[in-house]
Amino acid sequence: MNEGAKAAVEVVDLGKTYGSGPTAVRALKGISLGFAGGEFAAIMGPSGSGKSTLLHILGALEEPSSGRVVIGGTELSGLSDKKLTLLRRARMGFVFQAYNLIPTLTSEENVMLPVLISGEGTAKYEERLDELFSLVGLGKRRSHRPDELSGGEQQRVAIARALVRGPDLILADEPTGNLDSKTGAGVLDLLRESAARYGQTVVMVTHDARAAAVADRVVFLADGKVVDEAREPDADEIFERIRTLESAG
Ligand SMILES: Nc1ncnc2c1ncn2[C@@H]1O[C@H](COP(=O)(O)OP(=O)(O)OP(=O)(O)O)[C@@H](O)[C@H]1O
Repeated sequence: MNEGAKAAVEVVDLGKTYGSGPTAVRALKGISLGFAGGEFAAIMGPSGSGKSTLLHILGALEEPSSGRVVIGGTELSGLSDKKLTLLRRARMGFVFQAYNLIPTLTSEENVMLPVLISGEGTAKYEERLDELFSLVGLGKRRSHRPDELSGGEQQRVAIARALVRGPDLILADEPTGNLDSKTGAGVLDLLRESAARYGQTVVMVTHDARAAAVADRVVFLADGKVVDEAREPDADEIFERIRTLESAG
């Protein structure tokens, strides 16, 4: 983030404890981070370090136990469920492992779902749809339903759906996990371009050092804390840092 730039997304002293008493798990132990508009950040760390928990809290899908989350100047704590739902719909795009595509709808209808839900007219999206389907390489699959698509193709439909309305914040959980390397590279390009060209903030959890190397910045978590950060690191450097963290755990 530029010096003095206002963070598009900010978390301050974030804590999350699951359960209570002797079986309580402290998944996050005081995380403070800011992500600027147009920044593409990767979150890495050993299994159980709190990556998904952080992503879910950023997406207002889970509440923190302590600390603050501010998205585009709006503090999430205290917002009603209805307001949180509206905020998610208006400003966030999710690329998660469970694609949550509607089985009875075609690819194109699935991608347009956020537009239909928003009540915005569909007309102005015609060009955007062409562009997205061509970017995710599914130009010939627009009228296919999810059960007629491979896992990787479904993943790409979910990505197009997350991007269609140009959300301020894109949250991605292992977005290349299911994809062959060529398609995975295409998805990373798409996320990178969303940040660089459209000023969207992208936060991506990944175990893949090569995927993280496409990001502007990599944040390393271990045991619920931020333990390291790197700007534009290459894959070898990321791989080394992760190996050190994993052997320390
Ligand atoms: N709903 C839950 N109830 C209880 N404990 C949970 C819950 N969700 C996560 N945890 C625990 O919180 C800790 C952090 O989990 P989290 O899923 O955020 O880690 P992660 O870094 O995403 O792991 P992975 O790389 O394996 O997906 C783990 O110890 C996990 O077991």
